[in-house]
Amino acid sequence: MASGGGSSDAELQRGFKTLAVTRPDPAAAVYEVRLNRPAQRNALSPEAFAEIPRAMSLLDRLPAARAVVLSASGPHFCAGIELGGPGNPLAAPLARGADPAAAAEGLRRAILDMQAALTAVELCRKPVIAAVHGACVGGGVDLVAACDIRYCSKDATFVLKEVDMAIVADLGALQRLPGIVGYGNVADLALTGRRITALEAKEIGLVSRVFDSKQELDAGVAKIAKEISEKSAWAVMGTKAVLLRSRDITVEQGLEHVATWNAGMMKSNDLMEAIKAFVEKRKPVFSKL
Ligand SMILES: CC/C=C\C=C\CC(=O)SCCNC(=O)CCNC(=O)[C@H](O)C(C)(C)COP(=O)(O)OP(=O)(O)OC[C@H]1O[C@@H](n2cnc3c(N)ncnc32)[C@H](O)[C@@H]1OP(=O)(O)O
Repeated sequence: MASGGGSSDAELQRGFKTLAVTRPDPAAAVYEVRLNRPAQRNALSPEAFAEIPRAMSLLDRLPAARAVVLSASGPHFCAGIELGGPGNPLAAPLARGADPAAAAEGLRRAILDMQAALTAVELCRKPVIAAVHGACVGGGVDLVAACDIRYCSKDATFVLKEVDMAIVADLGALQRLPGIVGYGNVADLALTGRRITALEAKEIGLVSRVFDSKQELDAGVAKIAKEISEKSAWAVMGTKAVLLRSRDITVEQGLEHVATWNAGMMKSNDLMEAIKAFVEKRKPVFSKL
């Protein structure tokens, strides 16, 4: 991949109000996107919905980013959509009440835009690892459902609260979670609106690992992200692309897709290097993006 669009660390730091986008360890090709409105418990405002896709798109194009960690500042991961006042992303379309059709179309557009903001996590070709601590509510669950890997600390809780807000969850949880935790578990969470602990989240497969504390979560996730970032970027991005595509098509179509993918990508220098390193009994050094 060419340096692609000229994204730089300076550009990444600049201009984000609801997120902190950083490269915590200069020796690792790992970037962190941190939800950064701790006083509001990282509730998702219209600004956050604008910044999340911008950050994901920048990291997608940034050669130095080979894995992304999605974390949060403060006592909780995310309090869901910002409720109340003009900060509610649906406030403006809801206020366009004079013509019900205009209000409905405005709401539909606003919901589609918010969905697209979270889908940007999936569209980022680099793997995105969610590191969840404290409460993860409503839209926060939609957000982590769009990540590739989910880890949490023991204090984490998860709740699909929309049913108790008298709405249908509409930002991806109902579409993405069945493939992650199974239909029955999503139906249980979405219809009851009950809060589950980290241990139950692990039991149903919502998270794949639980760390004892936030500190251990941060250290553990940084280590895993670094390990992923040191693998062949073509293999890592290809695995994400093939997994996501295979989720939405038949097994037969998925096998066809991966055959075509590998027919092109097996010409990579990284494969030759992996074989050479195996023969020479050393760690492979893969190409930069
Ligand atoms: C029209 C759109 C309709 C529905 C959309 C649904 C999608 C969803 O996301 S549903 C889920 C909505 N979210 C919630 O119901 C969560 C509400 N928050 C909480 O349950 C708690 O705040 C907490 C996350 C468990 C954290 O508890 P605690 O640490 O005790 O903090 P608090 O004192 O409750 O809050 C501190 C501060 O943050 C403000 N805040 C919290 N959540 C939100 C939010 N979602 N939107 C806006 N603001 C929020 C809270 O009001 C406090 O503000 P102060 O100014 O300090 O009072």
